[in-house]
Amino acid sequence: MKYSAPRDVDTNVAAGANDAGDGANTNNNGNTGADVGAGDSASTGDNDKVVASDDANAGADTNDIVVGIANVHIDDDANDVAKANGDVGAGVDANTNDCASVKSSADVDNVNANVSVGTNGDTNANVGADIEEKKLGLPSHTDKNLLTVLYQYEIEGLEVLTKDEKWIRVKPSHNTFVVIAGDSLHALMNGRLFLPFHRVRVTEKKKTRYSIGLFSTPNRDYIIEPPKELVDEQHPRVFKPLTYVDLMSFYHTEVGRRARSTLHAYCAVSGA
Ligand SMILES: O=C(O)CCC(=O)C(=O)O
Ligand SMILES: [Fe+2]
Repeated sequence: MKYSAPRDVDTNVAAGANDAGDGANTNNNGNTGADVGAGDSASTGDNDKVVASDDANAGADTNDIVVGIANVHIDDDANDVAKANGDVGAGVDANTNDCASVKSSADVDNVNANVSVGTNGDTNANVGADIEEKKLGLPSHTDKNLLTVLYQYEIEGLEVLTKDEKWIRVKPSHNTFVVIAGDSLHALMNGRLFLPFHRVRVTEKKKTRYSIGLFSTPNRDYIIEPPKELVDEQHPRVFKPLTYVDLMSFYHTEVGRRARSTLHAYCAVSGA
């Protein structure tokens, strides 16, 4: 999400371009959103049904928990209410049954306290620091939080890198949300949930693109480490324990910003 700088920031710089994935919590990516607060829910609509499709998961390893991104389609005449309430268990359950054991862990139930919502508007101009970046609304990145729910309003731009390294463009649709796993959830799942790189590339020259994001983040002091059920001989520990706050602090260092993957640069177990 991006793109128009917040009112108090130099408008020639895309404030969001280097701060992707922070959500509104850090308030430095141009989001105009506010924290919804612990335990709050953002319903996607009354009496709507959420259907997760796995189109974006081509090439996923079936031994792992595969779904790092889902298209969530709201079907007007169904009865389930979809909640994007930042509950890790709920978010993961929607994607795969493999996570039932994870949900049963008391620790995991406590991960999440904050859900923030951001809205963004963007024109195609003045985005990014160099020419290549100008073609992009937002460079390739992973979100740092747990789960992001994205909605594009009419103008497309969101692209997601699949496991077989192909960029797919997500078409906006009035009843489709995209759910993206972030670094924190990837670490919590011991790397067994696909962590999708994504970017925004705005090609529409004349119109402003708007998107809205719902960012769930872990409690600031919560130590993110996988439940024992997700660590075994075939799946050794991939990341050292971390907190979201420390990950974000690292991200704001020069090394952190340069790293292709903030999470891996910060706390990957060597040799894993
Ligand atoms: O605007 C979008 O569709 C995506 C934004 C995004 O990736 C982010 O804010 O992290
Ligand atoms: Fe993102």
